[in-house]
Amino acid sequence: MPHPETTADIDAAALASIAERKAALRARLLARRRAIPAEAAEAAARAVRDGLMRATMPPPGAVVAGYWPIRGELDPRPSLHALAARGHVLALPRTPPPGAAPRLTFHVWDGTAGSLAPGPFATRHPPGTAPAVTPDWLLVPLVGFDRTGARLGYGGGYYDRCLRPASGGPAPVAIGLAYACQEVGADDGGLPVAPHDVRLRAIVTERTLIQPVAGDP
Ligand SMILES: Nc1nc2c(c(=O)[nH]1)N(C=O)[C@@H](CNc1ccc(C(=O)N[C@@H](CCC(=O)O)C(=O)O)cc1)CN2
Ligand SMILES: Nc1ncnc2c1ncn2[C@@H]1O[C@H](COP(=O)(O)OP(=O)(O)OP(=O)(O)O)[C@@H](O)[C@H]1O
Repeated sequence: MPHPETTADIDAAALASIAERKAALRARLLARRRAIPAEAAEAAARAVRDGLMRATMPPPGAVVAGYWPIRGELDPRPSLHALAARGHVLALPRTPPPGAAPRLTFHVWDGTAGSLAPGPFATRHPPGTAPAVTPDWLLVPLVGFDRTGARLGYGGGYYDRCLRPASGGPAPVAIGLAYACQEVGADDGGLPVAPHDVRLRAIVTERTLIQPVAGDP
């Protein structure tokens, strides 16, 4: 039998090609984000807050997790402060040390910078003593996104893992926050999607609210 090819071989090759395309897109999209001037970034963070508050509200009592912005990410703090003012409990992820399993845990956050400790990869996170919570809603940082709700992060697979909880509990509602320039258009072929990738319920940018239709490929 010449060149027997198993399904596993084909899958491995396809996965490698997806990872390669993601890496190339990541470099392009990160460069675009780095070029955004500070005032434009601040205005965008406020516009995202306004868009989020107008269009997609978590149900009363929902615990909402955000992130502490790094590497020029869209600043979610105006959004998080507005949600706290509406009575939502806020949470932030704690990042495990490099080399440990890439599992995020979420802990209550009082919304102040002073209560945070330095974490891996220049993140800041609540101390391990902060009460752990299971967020109902997650505001997710993005390197890139497309109109189907596919997302691209730094490549660690951290968010993909927590958007699909292993425990069988309900998955959190994931809302991506991003600059409009982080969109990968259909003319670029959209974002490559691997089987582990979990789609976003909505993406809020300074220009638009994108709500992919459930069931879209
Ligand atoms: N603001 C924010 N917080 C977050 C994330 C995030 O994407 N953004 N995470 C999302 O997962 C988790 C932390 N995971 C991260 C994984 C990689 C890198 C990163 O910058 N990687 C660099 C290498 C940095 C280094 O090695 O020192 C890179 O990929 O080039 C950052 C955060 C939880 N907290
Ligand atoms: N649920 C999962 N189970 C097993 N492996 C996973 C899972 N999610 C992601 N991975 C692995 O993690 C690696 C990075 O995935 P990917 O490139 O999609 O990360 P990302 O979405 O860019 O990053 P992040 O989720 O940290 O923002 C891949 O090698 C992938 O195989």
